[in-house]
Amino acid sequence: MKAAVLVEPTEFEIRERSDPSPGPDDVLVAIRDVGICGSDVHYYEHGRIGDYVVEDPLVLGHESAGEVVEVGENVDALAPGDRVALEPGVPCRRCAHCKRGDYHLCEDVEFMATPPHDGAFAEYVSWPADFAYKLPESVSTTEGALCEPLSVGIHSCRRGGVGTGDTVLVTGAGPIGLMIMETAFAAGATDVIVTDVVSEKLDFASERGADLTVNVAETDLEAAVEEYTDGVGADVVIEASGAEPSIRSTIDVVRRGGTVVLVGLADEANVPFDVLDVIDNELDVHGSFRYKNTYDAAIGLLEDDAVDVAGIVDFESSLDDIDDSFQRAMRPDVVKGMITFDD
Ligand SMILES: NC(=O)c1ccc[n+]([C@@H]2O[C@H](COP(=O)([O-])OP(=O)(O)OC[C@H]3O[C@@H](n4cnc5c(N)ncnc54)[C@H](O)[C@@H]3O)[C@@H](O)[C@H]2O)c1
Ligand SMILES: C[C@@H](O)[C@H](N)C(=O)O
Repeated sequence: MKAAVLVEPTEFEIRERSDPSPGPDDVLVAIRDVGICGSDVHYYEHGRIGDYVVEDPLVLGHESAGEVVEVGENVDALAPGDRVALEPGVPCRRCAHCKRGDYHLCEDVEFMATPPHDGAFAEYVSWPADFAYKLPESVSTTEGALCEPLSVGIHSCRRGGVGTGDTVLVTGAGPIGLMIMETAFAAGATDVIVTDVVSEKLDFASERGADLTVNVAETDLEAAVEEYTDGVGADVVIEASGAEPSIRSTIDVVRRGGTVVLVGLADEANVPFDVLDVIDNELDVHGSFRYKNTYDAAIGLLEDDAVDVAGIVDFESSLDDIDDSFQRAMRPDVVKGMITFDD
C-alpha cells in the first residue's frame, strides 16, 4: 500500500509499505477520508509537540474513516463493505484509569499519529473493531473522519455541563472552536459567543450561527460579554485557542458560579490564573483532554442533522499532494483540509 511518511520536518515521502493484516479482533479498513489536524501540522513543521518527538519516519493523520475490507476471526459486529469512523486512541483496557471508565486518560494509550504510533495517511489501516464505528447510510466518510474533532467538542461540552438555555462563550474559531459551537447548540445552548483574532474566522463562525462574535484584537471582550449578558457573564466558557491572553480572560467573562473548560493547549504551561477569583466566584474549572465514549454520540448527532461538520472543509486533496495540502492547511484563513482516497 501507499503511505505518506513524514521523514523530516516539512518533508513527506510517499512510500510503499506492506498491507497491514488484521489480528483476530481487528478490522482492515481501506481509508477514504483523513482530516489534517493542527497537531499533524505541528509535527510536520516542527517534528515534535512538547515531549512527543518524531524520531523515526511517522505516518500522520488521526481523523479518519473508510470502508472495512476484511475482519478478524472474532469480529461479528462489522463486515466487509461497512463504512466506519476510526476512534484514534486505543487504551490498554487494564489500568486503573481504563477500569474506572476514563479510558482516554490511559497512560499507555496508542494514539494514531502520536510518535511512535503511525496514523492514517495510508491506503489501509488495521484497527481494533471496537474502536471502529459503523456509519449509517446518511453519514459520509468525510463526516465520519470529522467525528474526531467533533468528539473534542462533545467531550468539552460534557465537561462544561452545557445545557438548555445556556450562554456559551467559545474562545478560538478554529476547527475545534467551531465543533464546540456545533455541540453547544445541539446540547441546548441558546446563545453562543465566539472570539478570535482573525476576522475571516469570525465571519465564518457568524455564518455558521454564532450569535455574537468578538475580535479580541480590536474589542474588549469583558465589556462585550457584559453587554450581551446584561452584566451576568457567560454560563460556560470553553477555551479553544490555546492563546495565553485568552486563557487568562476566561475567568473574567464567566458568570459567578459558572464553568470554565480548558481545551486549547497553551505554549507555556504557566498561565497566571487568579485563584481568589475562582474561589470567590465559585467557579468550576475543568481540563478537557481528548474524549471518551463520544463516537456513538457524534454519529447520532450527524444522523439527526443536529450538527454540521462537513461545512468546515475548505479543500480536499489526494495523498500524492500531501505536501501542498499541508502548506495550504497552514494558512490562517483555512479551517480544515482533507486527504481523500478513491473508492
Ligand atoms: N484538549 C484537547 O483534547 C485538544 C484536542 C484538539 C486540539 N486541542 C487544542 O485546541 C486548540 C484549538 O485547536 P484548533 O485545531 O482549532 O486550532 P487552530 O489553531 O486552528 O485554532 C485556534 C484559533 O484561535 C485563534 N486565536 C489565536 N489567538 C486568540 C486569542 N487571543 N483569542 C481568541 N482566539 C485566538 C486563532 O486565530 C485560531 O483561529 C489548540 O490549542 C489545540 O492544540 C486540544
Ligand atoms: C485529540 C486530538 O485531536 C489531538 N490532536 C491530540 O493529539 O491529542
